Order: sequence, then structure tokens, then C-alpha cells
Amino acid sequence: MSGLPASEYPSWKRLQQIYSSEHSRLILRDLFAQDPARFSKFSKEYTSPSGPDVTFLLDYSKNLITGPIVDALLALAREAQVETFRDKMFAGEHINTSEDRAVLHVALRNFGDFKISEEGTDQVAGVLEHMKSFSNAVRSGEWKGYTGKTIDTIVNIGIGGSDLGPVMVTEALKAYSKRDLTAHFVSNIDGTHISETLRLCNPETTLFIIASKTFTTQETITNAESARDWFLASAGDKVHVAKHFVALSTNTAAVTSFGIDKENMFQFWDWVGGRYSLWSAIGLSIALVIGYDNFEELLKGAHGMDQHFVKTPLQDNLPVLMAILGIWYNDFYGAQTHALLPYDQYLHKFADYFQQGDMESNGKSVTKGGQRVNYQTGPIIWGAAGTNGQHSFYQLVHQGTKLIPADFIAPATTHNPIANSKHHRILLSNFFAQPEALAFGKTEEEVRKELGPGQTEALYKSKVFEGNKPSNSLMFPKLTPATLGALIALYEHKIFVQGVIWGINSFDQMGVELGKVLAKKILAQLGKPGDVQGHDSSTTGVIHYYQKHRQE
Ligand SMILES: O=P(O)(O)OC[C@H]1O[C@@H](O)[C@H](O)[C@@H](O)[C@@H]1O
Repeated sequence: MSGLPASEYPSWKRLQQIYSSEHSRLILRDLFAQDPARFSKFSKEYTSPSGPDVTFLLDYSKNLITGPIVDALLALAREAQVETFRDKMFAGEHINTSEDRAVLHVALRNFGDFKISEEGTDQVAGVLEHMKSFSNAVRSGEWKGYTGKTIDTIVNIGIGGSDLGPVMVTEALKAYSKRDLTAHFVSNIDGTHISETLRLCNPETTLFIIASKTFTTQETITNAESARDWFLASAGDKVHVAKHFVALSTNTAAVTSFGIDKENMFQFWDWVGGRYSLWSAIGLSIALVIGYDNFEELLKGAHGMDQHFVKTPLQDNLPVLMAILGIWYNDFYGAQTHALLPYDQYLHKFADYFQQGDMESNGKSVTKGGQRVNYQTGPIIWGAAGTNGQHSFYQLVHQGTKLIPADFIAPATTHNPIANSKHHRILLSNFFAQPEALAFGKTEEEVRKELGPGQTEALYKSKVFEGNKPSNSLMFPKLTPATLGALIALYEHKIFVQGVIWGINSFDQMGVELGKVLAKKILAQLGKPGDVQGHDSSTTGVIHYYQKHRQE
């Protein structure tokens, strides 16, 4: 964020030297054998400084690190002025320089500790109050549809940050959901998404939540218009829209011109980035599904992590530690990706959510000062819920040629202890086993001993696990709303710290624009082959193929 390329910091060069001279000696088997205290040295327990109880363990001892390497990485964080930029963010300085905006999702979950004076922050409590009364009215059945029936279905129409957060959190906290209120999420412009969803809805009992920060996003507005047409085909009179459509947006003018009453609009502000917006009015579908009190717990859990991030020295600061470990692999080991592997079915959308959170934030190649970086920035984020991944892509993680650092995440206690928690014990045995297998592998000697003599050389070799694959393990007592809030905030701040170190702007998303502009131009040319102008032969050829084969 200083805009200085990371490679200009003295500690960057020092880390390059450390990597060249030491990486061949950084063998987890040896590091653990040499130091019986390695786990206690490289693990930390988090306890929320305030609000609801949240605790978790971060074990980062299975990383390719030593004390001096961590010190050098911390020195890098200091040289990049992570603390200064963190404080600027919390003070509401316009650290999103390209858009001249503050970055204040932390103000949405600020229960009194941080003094923030940006315009709009004084309205946060009022919007929360509005969300509370509205979600209570819908959940209690007091809010009726146009024929006097209770709402039993909600459809959130939004995309990107106006979809992924609500989807991920409502899935993660399904154990807290009102089971007789069904929630659907429509995001894709593909007419299949809204059509298949509407087949499941009754216009008399469905509430549409149109979620869009800008209220100009083509997918969302088109889907919202189709939903309104579908609704009016039954309801007839436009006056009924008020009972069935609400909007979450920063754009009052566009909301009212769509036909949604100002009363039914939940406001937020331009200092809330789309991918950081689930804490804002965008979280209305969350409040509807899990209830407002649980939504507030989620916010408070995140606030506890904000306090930890602000007040804890860097060497004990969990987002900072996770960030520098990521930088070690991304920039010195040349790892291209980072896997998020929750051993909790409720977190099955966690990796999808942080694909946007991380990749849209740190997928940049120019510093804030406008220089092309000469190092790697944001990793490719991917993952799936355990144990499903074990039966698909783990083969490559264990024995492929790529280094894939991973975070393993799991709750000690399940919400569904069926068969006397047998499922959960099996699940967790895998959660413990995978990082162990990745770190320590299986030597050729062990394989030969196990198989005995007389096998082909190829078979012995194919059963070797090189090991030395790094991972973090994150474990918490139970997946509660507050725990989830803290977990999300932990990753948000990790992404922030990495962005500061890389000197990039983590809060704009210029890279999504070009495709949108070209699609608009092409949309106007789809009529007939002669209209297709100004493209390369490949693009023209594919459009012509479509024009030849379409049936409308
Ligand atoms: O909420 P909006 O304005 O409809 O935007 C949705 C998404 O639009 C995309 O274009 C942006 O890349 C995302 O960051 C954003 O979340």
C-alpha cells in the first residue's frame, strides 16, 4: 500500500538469500525431530478480546519455517508498514486510492471500540435496526404477501459480493436456520438459474431481495426484472411489488426507478467493498435465515478479530502470521495456489467465497504507485469440503509435482452427532491424518519394508510420498455464528496484509471491466452476421457459428 514494490525491501532480499541457502534443509521430518517444542513454538490459541466467546487453535508448525525465517518475514511486514496501513484503514483514510474511497467494512461491525468518522458510519446502527425489525416481521409471519399469506420463501438476487457472502454464510450456519423458510440465491445471467428457481416458488409467499451495491449490474437487474414480470403475471397490480420486493443498495435513485419503495430499501455506502459486504445490508438474507440475533453474533465475532488485528503485536497477530506464511510460499517457493480445505460440510462454500475475497482483492500486477511488479501477487484460491477432496484432487496434492500450501479447518464438535458422533470422529481422523501425511510422507525405505522384496522398482517408487508439503490446521470448538465471523475476518485481514506487502490496491477490481465492455458491444451485434464488426477472426468465427445454429 505504500506503493513500493515489495522486492525493494531489504528483508525481501534477505528472504531470497535464506531461501537459496536453506530451503533444501527445511525438511519437516528433521525440523520436528530436532525440536520437541516445535508445536508449542509455532501454534497459537485465539481467544476473542470482547463479545461472545470465540476460541480457536492455529497450528502452523507444519510449515517450512524456522524461527529466523519467521523473524525475516515479520521484518518484511514491518518494512512494508503493515501496522501503519492497518491503522489508516481503521481510521477511514482513503486507502483505496484508485477509487478515492475509505475501506471500512470494519465499521459495519464496530461495537463501540473504533472511532471512525467517515460519512455514513453514523447510520450503520439505524440500518441494523431496520434489518432487525424487517427480519423479525418476516420470520414471525407478521409480514404478509399480497394475498395475506405468510412468506415462506426468499430469493436473493445478486452476484459476486452480493451473492457469495450470503450464500456461504447461510450454508455455514444452516444449523441455526429457520427450517420453514426456504432461501434461494440467483446470480447467473443464464436464464436457467432464475427459471429453475421460480419453478420452486409461489408468488403469494415469496420475497425477492435485490442485492446490488451499484444497482446497475447487468445480471442482477435483468434477473430482477424477470422475477418482477413473473410476479406481476400472478399478482397483476404493481402496487403488490411493495410486499414482495426489497432492495439492498447504495443507489437510491436506481432502486426507486426500478419500482421498489424507499421504505423497502436497506442502505449501505461506497466504503463497503462488494466482497466485504456481507456485514452490511447485503447480509439481510442471512438475518432472515438465521435470525437477527445470530446475525449480530456473526458481526461481534468478526469485531473480536478486528480488535485482535489492531491490538496484537505482529509476531502474535494471527492474520499477519497467516499472511507472511502465504508470502513465503507464493514469492519464494513459487507456489501458485493456496487450498482451503474445511472438514465441515457446512463450510462447503468457504473456498468459493474466498476465491472472490482473495483473488479479486490481490489479483493485481501493478503497484499502487503504478509500477509493474517483478514478483508474484495473489495466489489462486481453491478447495472443497473434506473428505470429498480426498477422493478427487488430493492425489495431486500428495504426489504431484506442485507445491500446494493448504489450510485445514475443522470444528471439534459437530452440530449433527448422529450415530454417537461416529461420522464426526471419522471425519476428524481424516482432518488430522491429511496434514500429517502431507508433512511427513512415506520414504522409499518404509515402502520397501512394507511391501517386502520381489516387487518391481516402479511399484516401490510409485508408493513413495515425498512429504514436506506445508499446511496450517485451524480448529475451533463448534461452528457458531461468532466463530464464523471471526474466521471470515481472519482471512479478510490476511488478504489485507498481503496486499500491503505487495504494494497493491486490494480494494478495486479494474480487471473485471474489459470483458463487460466487450460483451455490451457484442450484444448489439448478435442480430445478423453482417453486424459482427471489429473483432479478430477467432471471435468473429465463433459468433458466426452461434448465429448459424441458434434457435430462438
Ligand atoms: O453489488 P453489485 O454492484 O451488483 O456488484 C456485484 C459484483 O460485480 C462485479 O462486477 C464486481 O467485480 C464485484 O466486486 C461485485 O461484487
